Amino acid sequence: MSGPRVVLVGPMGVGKSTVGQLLAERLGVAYRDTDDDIVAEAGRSIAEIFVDEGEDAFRALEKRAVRRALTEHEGVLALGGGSILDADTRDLLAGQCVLYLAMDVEEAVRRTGLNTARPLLAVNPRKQWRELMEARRHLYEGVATAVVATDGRTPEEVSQVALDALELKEA
Ligand SMILES: Nc1ncnc2c1ncn2[C@@H]1O[C@H](COP(=O)(O)OP(=O)(O)OP(=O)(O)O)[C@@H](O)[C@H]1O
Ligand SMILES: O=C(O)C1=C[C@@H](O)[C@@H](O)[C@H](O)C1
Ligand SMILES: [Mg+2]
Repeated sequence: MSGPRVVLVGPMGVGKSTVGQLLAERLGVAYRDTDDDIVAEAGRSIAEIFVDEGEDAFRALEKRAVRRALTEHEGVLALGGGSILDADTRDLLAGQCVLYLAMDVEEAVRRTGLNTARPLLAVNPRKQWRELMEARRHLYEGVATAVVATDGRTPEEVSQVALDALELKEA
């Protein structure tokens, strides 16, 4: 089946961009991120889209961006943290090489802090993150070919564990 070499899923701040770019380098392919595609197309930040149009409108843009990237991109692709909420998107991920990057709540708070660029974590990030993960954990696990815990590992270590888990060879 054609499609990206690796699709990265996981919650905000888990390291999809950092590890995704490392994996792309090591595999000798390009890196792409659907959040960046949405921002480029809309000409606004994700926080602005949430505020101006609401989450539902953002999810509609996201669904389209993910479908397009899964068709067009053959390298490493990071999906927005909430893209797996959509059942059609989860169907599209069946048969793809999907890496779920995981972490616990304390690590999440350390990494994302109070960064307002992530609108879903803008208020009480620890509680918000727990609730998001309760709703999403099984969805991430359901689409995953492999799950890699990122806690206590450097991005380089995470990328090595991921290559091993997915049985991918470096370029
Ligand atoms: N394995 C790691 N150990 C420690 N810090 C990390 C690790 N991976 C990423 N980070 C740091 O955590 C923060 C979030 O990483 P990154 O932006 O790659 O996550 P993301 O999943 O792409 O988040 P987003 O939801 O914004 O797309 C960054 O400051 C990054 O440097
Ligand atoms: O987990 C989420 O719902 C989100 C994650 C980010 O990647 C962005 O797509 C946006 O901030 C929403
Ligand atoms: Mg990212």
